[in-house]
Amino acid sequence: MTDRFIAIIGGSGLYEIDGLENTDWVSVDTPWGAPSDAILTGTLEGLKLAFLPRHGRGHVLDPSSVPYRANIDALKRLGVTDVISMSACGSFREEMAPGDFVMVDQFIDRTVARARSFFGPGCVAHVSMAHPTCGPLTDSVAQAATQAGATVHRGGTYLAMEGPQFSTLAESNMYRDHWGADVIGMTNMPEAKLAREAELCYASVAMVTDYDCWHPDHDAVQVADIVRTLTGNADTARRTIAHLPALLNRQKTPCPQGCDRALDTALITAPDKRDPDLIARLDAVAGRVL
Ligand SMILES: CSC[C@H]1O[C@H](OP(=O)(O)O)[C@H](O)[C@@H]1O
Ligand SMILES: Nc1ncnc2[nH]cnc12
Repeated sequence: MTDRFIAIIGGSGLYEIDGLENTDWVSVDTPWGAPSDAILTGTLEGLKLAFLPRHGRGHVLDPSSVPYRANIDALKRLGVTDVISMSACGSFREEMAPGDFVMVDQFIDRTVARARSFFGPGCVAHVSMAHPTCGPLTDSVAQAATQAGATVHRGGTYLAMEGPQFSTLAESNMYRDHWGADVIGMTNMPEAKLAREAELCYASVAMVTDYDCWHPDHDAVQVADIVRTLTGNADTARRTIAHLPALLNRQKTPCPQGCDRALDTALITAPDKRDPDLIARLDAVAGRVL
């Protein structure tokens, strides 16, 4: 049985967490380049935890420049088994108000300028993204967030846009009225796809900061408004993390949803046709099946 090892990927406003014991900032090299920053590792009441600031400390990386593959590879390489993404987002629903937490269970991927797979020519794989987040992990995080005092919405569709500009009013209306999106952000894709390829359980907490630009009673979103709401959201996020040890087993048992076996049915390239260089790069992500 392996140890459970939880990674938090902190989004805008969440650049560090406190309360960990035996801490170390670890620099990890990956075949996909350097991650967004060093990774903070430690334990919380005996639960192994890692923390990675998605945009780097000081928020130096825009959403298109985040090295998503290096981030997920580095976490997998460290032995992480579960990833909890905590992100700022805009809301398309009146009832999902600034300050609320939405437990994402679906995505619409509108990103266009990012490397979105570890696989490719020389080793082709097609994982299922039908259920892109891990249900059991999401349940535990939702419980922790509720205990932390957050208003939690169970289930929501996150539209991932390229950015860095915010949406036009026409786009905002289309995503909300016709596409069924509940929240919008710029980072959860391809992160969730890569986590699935790396056979990591992935949960996403979308922390609402604004109503984007569709709401007739609210001004169109601006960074300054987001930052104001982010401070409170980041405090609730830290309290949520503090509740996790009481809710999560220390041992990693097989994921009931099969996140940890996603590659069992995904590889299609004949073994004798595989590219040795790519296979070497896939050592951490897909070593279990290669
Ligand atoms: C600072 S507002 C826009 C920025 O915030 C969100 O980042 P993250 O998902 O990492 O919290 C959003 O996706 C944009 O990147
Ligand atoms: N309205 C919005 N659109 C895209 N990303 C966001 N992050 C926070 N608010 C956002």
